[in-house]
Amino acid sequence: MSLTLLRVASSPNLEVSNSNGLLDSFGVKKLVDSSKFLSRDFVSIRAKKNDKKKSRRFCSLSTDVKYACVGQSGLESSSNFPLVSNVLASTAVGEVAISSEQKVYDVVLKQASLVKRKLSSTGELEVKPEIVLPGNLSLLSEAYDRCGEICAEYAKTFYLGTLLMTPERRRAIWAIYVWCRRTDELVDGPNASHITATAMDRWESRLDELFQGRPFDMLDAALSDTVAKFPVDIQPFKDMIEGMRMDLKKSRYKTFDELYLYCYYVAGTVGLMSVPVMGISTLSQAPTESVYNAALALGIANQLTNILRDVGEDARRGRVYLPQDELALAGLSDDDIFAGKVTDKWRNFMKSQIKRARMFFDEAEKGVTELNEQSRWPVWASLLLYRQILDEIEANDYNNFTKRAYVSKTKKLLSLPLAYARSMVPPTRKLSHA
Ligand SMILES: CC(C)=CCC/C(C)=C/CC/C(C)=C/CC/C(C)=C/[C@@H]1[C@@H](COP(=O)(O)OP(=O)(O)O)[C@]1(C)CC/C=C(\C)CC/C=C(\C)CCC=C(C)C
Repeated sequence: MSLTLLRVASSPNLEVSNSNGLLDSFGVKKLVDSSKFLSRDFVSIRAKKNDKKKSRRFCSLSTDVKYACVGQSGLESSSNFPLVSNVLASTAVGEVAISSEQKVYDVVLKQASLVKRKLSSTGELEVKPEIVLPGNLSLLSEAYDRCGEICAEYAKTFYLGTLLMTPERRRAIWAIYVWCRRTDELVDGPNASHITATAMDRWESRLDELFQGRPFDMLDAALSDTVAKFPVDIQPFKDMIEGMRMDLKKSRYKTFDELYLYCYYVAGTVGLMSVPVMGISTLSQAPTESVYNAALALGIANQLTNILRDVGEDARRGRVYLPQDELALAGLSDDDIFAGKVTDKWRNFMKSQIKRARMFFDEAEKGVTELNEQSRWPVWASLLLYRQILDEIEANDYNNFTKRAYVSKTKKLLSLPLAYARSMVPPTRKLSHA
């Protein structure tokens, strides 16, 4: 989504903090009594100017799609590109290395089967009713309201889109949104320099606890309730934390396979977390895995777009989120990126990267229609808005070193009715053979 785009205006960053400072919230205090974790001011999220960071029929994007676009002239030039087998790549010592895509696909299958199991036992995804304990209900709804407020503040259009969803779904999406944003803030927020591996481990323990019904604070309590009600697996959440760990350690990506894994960790995971809540249309006849693949593809497409938009900004932080082997193949190196000159080599390289990102968007589009009707609009809106950033990079003549590609408010507003029209299209029914 453009989380930014959906913010419509350029958005501030969030800092996860509590009254005792950021690190306390991950560390020393382990569990707190319920009145404390639900207290509104125990954890606050405050705004700050954003420092932007950043399927074989598998993720339905086959190796061909992932790699074929990276030659000089597009699809036909895959032969001069280092093709990493999607399925299994043999290493020099004869061991079998599993590609990132395969690793990710295993998570997709697990998440899809979780939802399928639920569906086959109940017919429809049944949302468990709230456990009503005197006093707790209002605290829980306060926790969800706070998540909604945060969402409204930082992703306004997206927030408006969630209002079309049922109250249970909308609140659950807010809770997931807030957890993702707080996780991202650990490595991308103002306190990022204080974040250690131990702090990340503590954040992960907190996640384990909240999945077991023992939330640490009020925002965790909302997510704890969400994961108890919807068939959401913990793996994508853990994987997002893994992606943030990766971001702390790594500033270069040798191949697209490595970059793909990073994109899955920090963004593809969001798709996998969201689908069980958004729901799949009762009219959909698509295999559940294919909907998850599309969700994964949207996360990857968004992250690739984010990376392409922020090349200059990331370089100024010493980071290059571009496959080193593809840069070399295009006759480019880190030095060219730090120099920030738009040359023909750079333009050609960017063309191939944009083409790949668009392929992931195309793949994602196939799945949006399969979602529950009330969930489609925010997803279409986010897809159309973020996708347009790629057009803007082109319009800037590929100068992503000193110009930030952004979609104007007018274009954003014009996209919203289009997103609405697309969200009205029902899933295509399979032709029945008499
Ligand atoms: C409707 C909708 C889009 C729902 C998702 C709501 C949700 C839970 C969002 C959480 C996003 C978040 C805070 C992620 C943390 C990591 C991160 C920052 C990822 C980057 C997002 C852009 O964020 P940022 O604010 O930094 O952007 P700007 O720099 O300001 O532009 C990412 C690039 C990726 C976010 C990934 C998604 C939103 C995945 C969306 C996929 C789905 C909702 C699945 C849809 C289903 C089908 C079948 C297609």
